[in-house]
Amino acid sequence: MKNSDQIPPFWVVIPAAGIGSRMQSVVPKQYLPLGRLTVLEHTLSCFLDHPKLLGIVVSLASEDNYWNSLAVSKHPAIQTTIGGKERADSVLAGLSLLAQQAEADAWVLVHDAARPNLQQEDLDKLLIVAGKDSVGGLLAVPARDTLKQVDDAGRVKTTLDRRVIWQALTPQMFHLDQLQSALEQGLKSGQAITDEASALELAGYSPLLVEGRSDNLKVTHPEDIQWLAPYFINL
Ligand SMILES: Nc1ccn([C@@H]2O[C@H](COP(=O)(O)OP(=O)(O)OP(=O)(O)O)[C@@H](O)[C@H]2O)c(=O)n1
Ligand SMILES: C[C@](O)(CO)[C@H](O)COP(=O)(O)O
Repeated sequence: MKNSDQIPPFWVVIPAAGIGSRMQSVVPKQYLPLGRLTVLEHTLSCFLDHPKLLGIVVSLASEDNYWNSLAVSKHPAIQTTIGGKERADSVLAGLSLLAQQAEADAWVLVHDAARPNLQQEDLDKLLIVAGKDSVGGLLAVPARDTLKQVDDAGRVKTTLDRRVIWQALTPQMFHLDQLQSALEQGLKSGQAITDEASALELAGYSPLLVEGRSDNLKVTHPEDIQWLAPYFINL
């Protein structure tokens, strides 16, 4: 790994407690096969060999019947906790467990269990660039297509200026104490908190956007597995 001295030590929280309703699969999408392993195993593999990893917390659904059957569930760097109703609740559950063992200002990366194609180059880029920032930041991709805002009738309300529109990915990297506090306040606000950065924004911070690969796809709909399959043929 190049520039390893520029990379700070970090913890990881993996929200993996979703039911994958949009996937319409019997098995929760994080446990669907992708090559020889499950989506979640591929997601974890990008972090587990990193020399600066301090540990991982995986937030699981209370009714999860799959995790313990995975060999990776025995990995010494991984702890688990029970997630919550929304993604943000599951992230907060992971942060609460970390708060009992990590430095208050430790760097924490939150990464969707459903994003198995994170590349080491993007992980290290985020760690180096956001790790030098006072607030932290997230991987994201600039909009490539023309973007339309829709009205209630399903017609174009306006065309957005795509020069200033980016699509948020994960990991999203923030200090443990700031992220935990921002999420707690954000959840109390009643506003939709669909990623960690939006909680920091609500708290008055402006996270840094770090350009990442557009193939860091989130498995959301059935076709997403097909898009990702070629990356995992022999893995
Ligand atoms: N209560 C929840 C909801 C989601 N997630 C996790 O957050 C990530 C991104 O969420 P999403 O893609 O929305 O997953 P699901 O909620 O499972 O999907 P859906 O919205 O289609 O039900 C996933 O890894 C999912 O497991 C979670 O840990 N806890
Ligand atoms: C966190 C995220 O992946 C950033 O794009 C996204 O907000 C998750 O949304 P989801 O509806 O919980 O999948």
